[in-house]
Amino acid sequence: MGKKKRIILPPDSPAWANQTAFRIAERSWKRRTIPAQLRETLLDPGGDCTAALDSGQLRRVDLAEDPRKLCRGFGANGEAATAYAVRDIPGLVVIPGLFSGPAQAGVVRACLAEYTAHPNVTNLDTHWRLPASGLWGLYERERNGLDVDVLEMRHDGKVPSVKEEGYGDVPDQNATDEKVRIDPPTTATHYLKAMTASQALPRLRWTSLGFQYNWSNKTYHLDRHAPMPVLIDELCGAVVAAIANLTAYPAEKWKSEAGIVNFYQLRDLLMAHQDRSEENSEAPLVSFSFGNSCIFLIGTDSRDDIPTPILLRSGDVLVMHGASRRAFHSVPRILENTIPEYLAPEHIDDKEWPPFYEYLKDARVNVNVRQVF
Ligand SMILES: O=C(O)CCC(=O)C(=O)O
Ligand SMILES: [Fe+2]
Repeated sequence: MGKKKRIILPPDSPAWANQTAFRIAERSWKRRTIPAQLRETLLDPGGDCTAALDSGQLRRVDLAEDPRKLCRGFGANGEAATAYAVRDIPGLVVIPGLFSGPAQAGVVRACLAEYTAHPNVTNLDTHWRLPASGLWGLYERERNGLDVDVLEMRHDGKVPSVKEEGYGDVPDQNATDEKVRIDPPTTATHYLKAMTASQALPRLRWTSLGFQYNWSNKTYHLDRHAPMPVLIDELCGAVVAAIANLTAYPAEKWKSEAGIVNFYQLRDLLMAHQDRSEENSEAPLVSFSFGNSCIFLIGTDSRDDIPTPILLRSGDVLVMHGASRRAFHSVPRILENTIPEYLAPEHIDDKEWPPFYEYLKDARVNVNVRQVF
């Protein structure tokens, strides 16, 4: 099969008509080669951001306390935590590099090996019979040549639709800049009746923590509640307390009630959406990034406003509160080969880490936690 020719739309192309400002930005950022002009507009709080500080696009803000002092789970890091506010996105706070390497490894391990187990529900559970202990144990056994169990499809012969399996996104039929596969990338294999754990792992898209999320009607299952992992709760509590001076949301009121762990393969993207399923919009939303960096776009509560592009790196923490809590945001692009060198197995003193690293080097893991009520 011949490779699809890439067509880059000129800025004055009529094909841009009827596209929202957000959609245009998303399309531009998801290109494999990001034009230099666009790249210059990227805010990089975890890298060189002197120009953005000089222009006032980013502003250093004081934290009430260093979150690492409030929770050991972030790991020991030499420098004091720095936090930034983004001029055009009121209420957005980025604390880059808050996690140490070993602490990042600990959270990623838990996301893959623990949080995908029963009673947490993953995207795979909809159509595949997973063991109650989750996918990872099965994957490791297969990886170590012990046995190859197959996961069976729940509904014999029923072909799941993309919408059911994924984030609720549909493939972008009109993508003209490049053929980008949207979640899940391997639709053809849904026709399989069974698959092995190593086939299933790249198809893992999300797992839910706390109140389980119903993707079809975008509400929480109040009768289905998995315990919020203690580690995640402690990390979030520390972040909320550390930024209480900025949000005016007291740490005592915070409850980590629901969370989503997003697993992105390099070609995955998460399209523009607002997180509106939570009754409580006063409480901040806390989000952690691990693995490869991504382009994170965030705008206002209208798709007609041009979003601000932010580079999120492994170990960064992002908080959405105030106006930004209900703003449209998306992840149009995961940047390949951007996993930090310090996460390589030789730098992590954990003999169980290599298979997790192998997974993470072609992935991004995001944990985001909300208070629902
Ligand atoms: O992956 C991210 O950084 C964002 C995820 C997100 O927006 C969501 O799960 O609602
Ligand atoms: Fe979101």
